[in-house]
Amino acid sequence: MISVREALDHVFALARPVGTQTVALRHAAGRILAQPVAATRGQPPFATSTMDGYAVTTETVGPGDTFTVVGEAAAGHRFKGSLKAGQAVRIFTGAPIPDGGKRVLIQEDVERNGASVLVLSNPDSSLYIRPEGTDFKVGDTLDAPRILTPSDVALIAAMNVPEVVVSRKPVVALIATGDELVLPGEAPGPDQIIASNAIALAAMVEASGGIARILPIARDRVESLQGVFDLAAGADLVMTIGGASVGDHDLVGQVAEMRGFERSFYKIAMRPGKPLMAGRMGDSVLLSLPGNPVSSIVCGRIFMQPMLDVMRGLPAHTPATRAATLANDIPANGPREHYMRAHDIAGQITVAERQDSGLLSVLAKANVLVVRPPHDPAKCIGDTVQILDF
Ligand SMILES: Nc1nc2c(c(=O)[nH]1)N[C@H]1C(S)=C(S)[C@@H](COP(=O)(O)OP(=O)(O)OC[C@H]3O[C@@H](n4cnc5c(N)ncnc54)[C@H](O)[C@@H]3O)O[C@H]1N2
Ligand code: MOO
Repeated sequence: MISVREALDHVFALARPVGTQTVALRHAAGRILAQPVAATRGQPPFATSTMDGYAVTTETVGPGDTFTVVGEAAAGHRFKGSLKAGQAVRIFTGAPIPDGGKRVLIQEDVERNGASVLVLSNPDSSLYIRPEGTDFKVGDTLDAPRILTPSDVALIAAMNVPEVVVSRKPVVALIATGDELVLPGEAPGPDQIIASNAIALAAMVEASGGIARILPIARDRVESLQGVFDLAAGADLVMTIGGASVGDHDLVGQVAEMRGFERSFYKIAMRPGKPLMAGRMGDSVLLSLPGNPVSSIVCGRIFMQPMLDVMRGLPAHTPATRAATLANDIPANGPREHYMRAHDIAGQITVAERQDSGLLSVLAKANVLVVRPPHDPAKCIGDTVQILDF
């Protein structure tokens, strides 16, 4: 058995960036920018007024000064002439500052009488001009890779760049295996249970920027698994669920080998998740998860999500842990790194009493995993533990 750290290194070595595509900016938020974007227009592209008022040629004005209004500048419509001393142009927020304009008197600070404006007492001292290129200049860049936020796409739009090159979404084929499984809503036979894992993993794939394809359930027969593997053709990542252990009906490894599977590892010192297996199968990566519901979802969090990040062109990163304080006692850990289901309330961590890897009701209540090294001694209330957001 290898450690979780070693298994992650194998996973990162298996994962290759899946390439790029060009998308309209409208569909770019949440995607990973694969190439830097350079502004084709500065912002603002000309000096603009930041207030409604009067543009004048002097920075300094005082109470009693008067100006003659010679025209108007609105957003989208500049004043065509040039401004001279003693003149003012009626100006609105966002309008280009006229040639010769040095400041904007806000309309609250003046009194208008016909073509004349009179400065009142205590005028505001700000100039109210946003100089050309204050936000960004032509050629300024937004670096890649980065996950594009709504603010990023606004910035790119303002740069007058209508489409961007992003990482392609990795396609993940999900194959649940087992004669005992039926889909939610179907009528289970007396010895059957409801398949719950693929639906969770599909949600995780989509939350991680991939495209999930849930394939039909493979039965515990070689031909059935072969048939469903055929349906996974073209996926960047194929994930099987169950059938990974050592029982007579655990056929995933056997069938994968018949299809040219090159194994990177099988079995890791992790709880839950011991029978995890990964390797290359043709043009895809195969990640075989244990069938226990908690095991498959925790392995999805620890291995699948970082793998999808690498496939999407992001740097390889180990899931980040942070320190927190225990709110209950926990027993000594065994030989595997344990990812314990727990609840974090304001930094106080209550570890669930029942840690059986079949208990979805416990998992659904957990918002963190407490990560414990192999042979970690027993810990008490108030001790520090490492946690992982979940
Ligand atoms: N003799 C040994 N037995 C087992 C070992 C071992 O080392 N020696 N390891 C145990 C551990 S740890 C795990 S984890 C499980 C994993 O086994 P498999 O990956 O082969 O999974 P299955 O046997 O197919 O299923 C386990 C459990 O999960 C249920 N299951 C399966 N798929 C789904 C699904 N899609 N949705 C919901 N539930 C699912 C299945 O019915 C079983 O109850 O092996 C231990 N055994
Ligand atoms: O490793 Mo299994 O996933 O403990 O239940």
